[in-house]
Amino acid sequence: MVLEFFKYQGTGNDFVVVDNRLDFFPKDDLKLISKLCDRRFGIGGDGLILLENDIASDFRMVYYNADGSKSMCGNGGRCAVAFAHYLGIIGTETTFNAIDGLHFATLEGDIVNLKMNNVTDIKEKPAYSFLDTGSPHHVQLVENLERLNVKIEGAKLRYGIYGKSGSNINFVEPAEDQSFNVRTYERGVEDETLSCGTGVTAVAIAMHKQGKTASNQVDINTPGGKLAISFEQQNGSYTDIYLKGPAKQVFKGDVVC
Ligand SMILES: N[C@H](CCC[C@H](N)C(=O)O)C(=O)O
Repeated sequence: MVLEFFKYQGTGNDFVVVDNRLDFFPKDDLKLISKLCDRRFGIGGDGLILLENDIASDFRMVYYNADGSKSMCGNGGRCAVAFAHYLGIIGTETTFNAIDGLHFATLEGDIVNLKMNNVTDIKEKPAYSFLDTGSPHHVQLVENLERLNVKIEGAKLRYGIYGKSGSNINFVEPAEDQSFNVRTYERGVEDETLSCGTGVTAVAIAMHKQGKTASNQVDINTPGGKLAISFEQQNGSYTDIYLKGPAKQVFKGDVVC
């Protein structure tokens, strides 16, 4: 099969993107998905996104981590919106379907502002917080973030605390300008990624919940770039949560598989 693909990145979180509106892609072939995401034997990517038709919305985003496991993906959702605009499916706003339900988004140039699902359940432990922003996230304040071995320390927590189902692990430190620096170990990639959209969303909410910021607009600095999170908070529930940042097409091509 010759597969036409597009490569997108959202603050360095990168994806193989396929227009699967004709529903031809072999979705059960997890070995193929992993191979396409392999950075040596394939195209390379943190994950693979299929854009499909959907009866209830403008399109459906099906997201696979590099290991073939499925989840919601914030940066991937932003890239899927940019791709739908490129294909002419949408104008500058949309509602699309994902594994965690419907998402509204707007597009201005290459900046996509994606509405995330509400968060009501935040588990607070002495050393970390745990919450689900479309995918599960462990949020832990650290010192000397830039010197941390995220792959090793992230794996310890991902397997040590969360076992087979796992969790994404976000290490965070406050920055001078009321923003936060974040580095993330991603479940399903089993390595550090340059940014994680659902991860930085979880960090912003956890930092607000812990009183580390009083603002409902939080900038997060990741190795791949800056993301802006905004939200409303009533009685411990977080609503109207938006994840805003760039989503760019890097290249396109055909691959024989
Ligand atoms: N690795 C995550 C999914 C992708 C999350 C990340 N790429 C994002 O932007 O949200 C998980 O399995 O829960």
